[in-house]
Amino acid sequence: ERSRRRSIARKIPLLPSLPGLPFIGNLHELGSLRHHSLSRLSKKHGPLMLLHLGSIPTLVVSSSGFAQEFMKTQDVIFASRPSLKVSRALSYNNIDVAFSPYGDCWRQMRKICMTHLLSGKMVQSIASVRKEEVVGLLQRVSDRSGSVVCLTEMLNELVNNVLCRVVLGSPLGDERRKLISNLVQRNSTINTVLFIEDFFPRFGWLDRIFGSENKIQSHFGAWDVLLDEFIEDHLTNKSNIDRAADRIDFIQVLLQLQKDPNMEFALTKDHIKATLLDMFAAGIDTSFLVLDWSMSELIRNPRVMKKVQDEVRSIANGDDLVNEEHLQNMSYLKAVVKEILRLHPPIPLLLPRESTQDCEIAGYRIPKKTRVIVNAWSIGRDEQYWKAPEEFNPERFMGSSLDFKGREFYFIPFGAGRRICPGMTFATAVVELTLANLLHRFDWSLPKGVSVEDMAMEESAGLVAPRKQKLELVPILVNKAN
Ligand code: HEM
Repeated sequence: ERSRRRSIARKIPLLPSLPGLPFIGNLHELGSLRHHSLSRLSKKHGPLMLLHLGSIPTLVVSSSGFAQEFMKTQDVIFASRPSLKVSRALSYNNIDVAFSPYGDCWRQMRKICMTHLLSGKMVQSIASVRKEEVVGLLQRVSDRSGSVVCLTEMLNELVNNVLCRVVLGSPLGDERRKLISNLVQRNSTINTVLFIEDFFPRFGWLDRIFGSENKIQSHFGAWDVLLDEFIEDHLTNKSNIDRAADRIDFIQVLLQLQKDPNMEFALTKDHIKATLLDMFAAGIDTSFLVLDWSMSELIRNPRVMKKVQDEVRSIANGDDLVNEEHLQNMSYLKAVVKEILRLHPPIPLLLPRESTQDCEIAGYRIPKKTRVIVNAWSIGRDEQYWKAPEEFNPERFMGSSLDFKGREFYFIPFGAGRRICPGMTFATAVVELTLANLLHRFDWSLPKGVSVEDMAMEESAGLVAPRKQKLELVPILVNKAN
């Protein structure tokens, strides 16, 4: 192995980096919507670019072919994550799933996610939670039938409620729910720096953006107190709201695994808290954004709206609620969700990867500890694979087996390879059920005086790509529940 590496080092040239400015390298070229500016840069410099973001060499991948090279052919070398101050602060020193380096800790935590928390079986077993929360949402929207509702907030609340109930086994009071929602939003703001962090120590940007490092610590402290309380409530069983006896929840599963002698290493309370924080942080913003963008695109595209409503209403065929069995046959609805994930991938640059050894790609030597960013947003709009890529056209997925499970590298909203999102099934179950029911029960229009042309579709900057403007629509109740 060592001699292989030596021979790579001897013979193969390094990938030339893009010219940059002293100290900051290419940071000035990033802009606030990084997936857009990196996409523009790649049109000029090609699908594999070596940038220097501050002093960190960062490879930016913008083609399906190279994505496959990094996330399949050489996935094992690029399956680690950089260790960043921000991620360390929010993941109990990288002992969670999302930020832990490739190794034993990640393997065990990932296994816990895949086989216990986010497995197909678990997703099925919480069908009643999804249903109850969707019914709650439909009721809240019904109460406002004919008037303007802030759908963005309602959708956020729905996904937040589902996550809280699945994690804790019981609904949360208003105060704690709001706290979680605020903490999750603040996580996203803080994570904005994931790709450029090393720059901060020198120029104090961290302080300028967030006030001070102490603020990150106190933000993390607020999470820590809350998660401690949740676990304590469980242990002393004094959760203030009834927990259905037949319903398992994440905290319970994790506390049980603590006693499991087959674990490769003992789960500490910090491992449990880090995992719970991951679930809240990774699960809420992402799934709710798919719903928010779906409703936005559907309002802008009445043809698609009518077609998907026709499908949903004919399959639900007079039933009050669309259920998960109905969803199986809603191929157009599923195509709508895929098209949203293509045009608006919630995490447009995925999560950063880092190489754990030297390797060779495209005739160049890629040294160990190179950071890699994959621009899934740009790849989803590559004309080589997508006809009229800017158009919202769910038909492109009809009659095709193309899905988002990381097999086709021109469509990777959930990433691919060893680090692919373990929450895919969990997320799509919530998204499809909610969307189908909103379309089944209501007709939707823009507020009076607002035209489709007035609708702002900009994104705001961050690790995730939410709408810049909240989505306000008018629901009209059409299918009354009996
Ligand atoms: C539509 C919704 C979602 C999208 C688009 C999404 C997308 C992603 C992406 C792009 C990654 C990084 C993959 C990579 O590095 O290749 C990721 C990782 C992850 N996601 Fe999701 N996600 C979603 C929902 C969820 C949900 C609901 C959960 C859990 C409740 C979740 C938990 C995670 C975790 C734990 C990781 C880290 C995996 C690892 O590093 O091994 N995600 N997700």
